[in-house]
Amino acid sequence: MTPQTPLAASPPAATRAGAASHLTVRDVAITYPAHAGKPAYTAVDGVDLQVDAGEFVTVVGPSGCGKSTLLLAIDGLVKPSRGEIALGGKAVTGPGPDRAMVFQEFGLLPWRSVQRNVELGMELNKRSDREAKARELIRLVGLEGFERHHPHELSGGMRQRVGIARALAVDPDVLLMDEPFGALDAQTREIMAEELLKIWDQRRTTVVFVTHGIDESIYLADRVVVMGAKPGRILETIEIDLPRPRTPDVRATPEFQAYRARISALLFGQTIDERRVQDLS
Ligand SMILES: Nc1ncnc2c1ncn2[C@@H]1O[C@H](COP(=O)(O)OP(=O)(O)OP(=O)(O)O)[C@@H](O)[C@H]1O
Repeated sequence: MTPQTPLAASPPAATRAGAASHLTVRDVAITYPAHAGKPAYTAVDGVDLQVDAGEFVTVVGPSGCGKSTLLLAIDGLVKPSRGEIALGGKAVTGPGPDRAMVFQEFGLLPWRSVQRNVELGMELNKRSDREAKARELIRLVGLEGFERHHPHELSGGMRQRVGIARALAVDPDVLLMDEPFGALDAQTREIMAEELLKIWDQRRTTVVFVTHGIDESIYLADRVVVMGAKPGRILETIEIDLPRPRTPDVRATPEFQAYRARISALLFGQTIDERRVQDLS
């Protein structure tokens, strides 16, 4: 980043200790304009977030609190009505090859093979080594041997692996993931979380990952951003101090459970244990 830019001069307290901020969201508000007889709606307001290069940040919050809106704004598809978003010190003014989005619905082209779906972004960038690069990424996401398959011949988890490979193919500085495992069954979802961490461990791409799942948000993250609704805002950012590489048994540790209780308390105003006691009484 360029230290002389105004965004780089944001308060050091908002940055993780010892690391330069890579992605900066500063005092962002996003209002959807009135349309079709519906009034204007402020989806998020006063959002400040700084993400370091190589950091894995998850965003958790109730439905409608503006998680996707925030992600779309970082991607440059939605314009903030106030505030600034910058990547590497450069203001985000629209979509760019430095960011790639992975959606819940996979977004694959059904008529294209796995190989050709992964090549898609590289075609747009006119990369000449796209065939070899796509093969390498297909191997990375564990789909070697499925290059010629079409999306309808794959399971949900496999389709999402293709989506991840396709996003990584453009070598993004930031990978934006909007509930990428939301359409998968619980078991596949856990497997995919582990797979994603393995991929991230190898490439250390900066990730902003939106989820409804508290456990998923903790398991994956260096930091969890907890959002509240009406208007969408950040309630708290929680540093996750759990060892990496993470393995599923970490979920049973007291530390993990303490994070879960803290996030639940923020989201629901009370801890899961407190609610259990109330339910039983
Ligand atoms: N294009 C739009 N026009 C008007 N309002 C919108 C538009 N897109 C989203 N909204 C509203 O903005 C708010 C935030 O929506 P958003 O999809 O960002 O929330 P979310 O936290 O991602 O929700 P979910 O978890 O259910 O996906 C919602 O109240 C939604 O109705």
